[in-house]
Amino acid sequence: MNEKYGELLIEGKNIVKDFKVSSNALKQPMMRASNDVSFKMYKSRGMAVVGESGSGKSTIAKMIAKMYAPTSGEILYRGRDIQSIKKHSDLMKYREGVQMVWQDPFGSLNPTHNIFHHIARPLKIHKKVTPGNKKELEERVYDLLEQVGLIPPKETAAKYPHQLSGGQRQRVNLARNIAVGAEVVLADEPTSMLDVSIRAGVLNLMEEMKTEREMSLLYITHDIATARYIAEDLCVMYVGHMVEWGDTDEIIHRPQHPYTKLLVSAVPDPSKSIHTKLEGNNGDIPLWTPDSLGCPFAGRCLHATPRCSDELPGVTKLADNHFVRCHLHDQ
Ligand SMILES: Nc1ncnc2c1ncn2[C@@H]1O[C@H](COP(=O)(O)OP(=O)(O)OP(=O)(O)O)[C@@H](O)[C@H]1O
Repeated sequence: MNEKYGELLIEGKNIVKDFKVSSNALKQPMMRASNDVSFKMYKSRGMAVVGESGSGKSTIAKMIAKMYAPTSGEILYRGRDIQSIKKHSDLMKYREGVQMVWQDPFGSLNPTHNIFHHIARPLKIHKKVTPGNKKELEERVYDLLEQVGLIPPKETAAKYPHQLSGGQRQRVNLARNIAVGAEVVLADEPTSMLDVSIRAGVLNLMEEMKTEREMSLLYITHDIATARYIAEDLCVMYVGHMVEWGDTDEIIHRPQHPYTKLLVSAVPDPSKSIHTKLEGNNGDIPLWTPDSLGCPFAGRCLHATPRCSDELPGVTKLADNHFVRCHLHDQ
């Protein structure tokens, strides 16, 4: 991923994130959920993060959202380390610019308030409308609902979250991102709880937000097929490590890491995803700790050599926008 892609909004630099897993000092007290993770997110461009459960996808989004601080490394927003953002007004600005969309669209909405309230609130908090101007607020809310395909907007605004379908609720969440003028949207499996029949509509809307509103999109998914549809860049994660990343089509058509090959071959049918542990491997998913050595995939890799268990592979550049971490490629 390089500068030719335009305006750089978010940059992750060698991010490490350790979590405490046990208070028992005799046990290994920490696990490493992210290890040396680096990426760049550009305006009007999507980056999909793909991997099995527990690979560290959500941890990356939560660090960008400032819900967790990295143990080491940096996350820059327009060149500024987000850990240095502390002043209330700066934090508000950051939260305005960088927004999260969750897997469960119902969980992000308050069942006791109608849809009007849900859109009006961020508009008021982030001062996107003139205080006290009810007419302007109403027009803005209805306009936003229309923009995300919730029509007729007046009727939708009067409804409560339980009166909408999952897809409609996710559209309300996306309308809130648009309302505050987000330039980065972090979407953590935004369609996995929706009926298959309505997923495409929500993905289309996110694609529009990316292209027409020039948002930068982080799209976390188990589903490599939808990654291809919505994101130019793809990052394949395994046990907290980026194992292969770069151009989405290139990686899907010519996967180079044994784990990516397994992922791609496991999804011959684009309508299937990889929610479960993959078949056809020969080992367990390891618990990674700060003391772990080698390649995290070594125990499952059919090509592993003794070196793979001892030494974490470095990064090999295969093409302008295609990178892999694998000893098969670094000789
Ligand atoms: N707050 C936390 N405290 C301790 N461990 C955590 C915490 N958050 C995440 N982890 C651990 O970090 C690892 C990565 O979790 P993460 O949720 O980022 O994975 P994921 O790839 O998003 O998984 P899923 O697809 O199931 O959401 C897991 O082993 C998880 O148990």
